[in-house]
Amino acid sequence: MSVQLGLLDGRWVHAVSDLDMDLPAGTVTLLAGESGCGKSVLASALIGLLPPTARVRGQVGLDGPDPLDLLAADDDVLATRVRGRRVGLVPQSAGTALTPTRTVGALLSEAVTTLGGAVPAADLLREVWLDPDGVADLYPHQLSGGMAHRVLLALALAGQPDVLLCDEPTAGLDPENAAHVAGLLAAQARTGRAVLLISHDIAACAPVADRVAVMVSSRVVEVGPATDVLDRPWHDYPQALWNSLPERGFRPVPGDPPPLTDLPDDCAWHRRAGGACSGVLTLEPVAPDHWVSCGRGPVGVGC
Ligand SMILES: Nc1ncnc2c1ncn2[C@@H]1O[C@H](COP(=O)(O)OP(=O)(O)OP(=O)(O)O)[C@@H](O)[C@H]1O
Ligand code: NI
Repeated sequence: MSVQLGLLDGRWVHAVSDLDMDLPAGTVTLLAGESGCGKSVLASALIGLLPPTARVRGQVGLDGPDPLDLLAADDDVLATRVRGRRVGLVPQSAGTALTPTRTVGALLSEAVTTLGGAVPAADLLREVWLDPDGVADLYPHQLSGGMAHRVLLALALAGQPDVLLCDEPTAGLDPENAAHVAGLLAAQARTGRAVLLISHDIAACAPVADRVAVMVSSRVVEVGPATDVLDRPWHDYPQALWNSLPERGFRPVPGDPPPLTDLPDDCAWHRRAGGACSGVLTLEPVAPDHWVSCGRGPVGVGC
């Protein structure tokens, strides 16, 4: 799949380029990458919420008893059969996603009714480790950050979706609450859902990730088993990204990302950072369930 977004001046933002990966049921896939590389646009494409200015190419297959190509589905199909029902979204900001004048209980009950969900609002709250007696009557402004993120997750679960897309679900939370929310997402994967966890909060999210995908300048350059990609990445961008984390040395990622309106046809990362590039921009298998583009071998080994 490729996604380009049109700008008023006629230029195109190349937000997602030649994406080719799976989100297996029953697993948490952590998607990491620096700000602006295209992670949220990717999630919007998966839930059929791209802006009207978007130009998309390719296909996104949703498996199951009622298989569907999300990119080919029309708005009516997306609205009545996909969004919330088969693909749920935990949005980035609790502040803008929760209607301020409705209680948590009312918001959840409405979502369950609209989506024809089988699980009552109180049980959804219990599923995200909130006590319905204490929380259902609260208004969004009365929730702590951690509670608000859990309410967003409960809302995303109202239609019992097969796929759960979570955009920075631990943003603004302290480490304990962040780990708590990450644990909830892992619990959802264990019920059989495919969870895509978009996050900069590697410390909180890595422990629950089964797989890790790393994106730079609109391209996923490596995807594979979490421990391999986190500890022994083959591609030098994931290594540079991990090295930039406070807990892993705080060394800045070299160079500046090129504007997505002006990406080169060849590898934007190796142009920016230097180093040898194999020139192969598609993901190639290097080990079971481990895919790498233009990388040069397990960079972390021996370090
Ligand atoms: N509606 C839009 N029209 C034009 N460009 C857009 C639109 N939405 C996003 N973009 C651009 O697409 C690119 C990717 O944005 P995206 O939000 O996906 O990044 P991200 O990786 O999620 O960043 P962050 O980690 O900061 O959330 C950015 O250059 C952004 O400015
Ligand atoms: Ni390269």
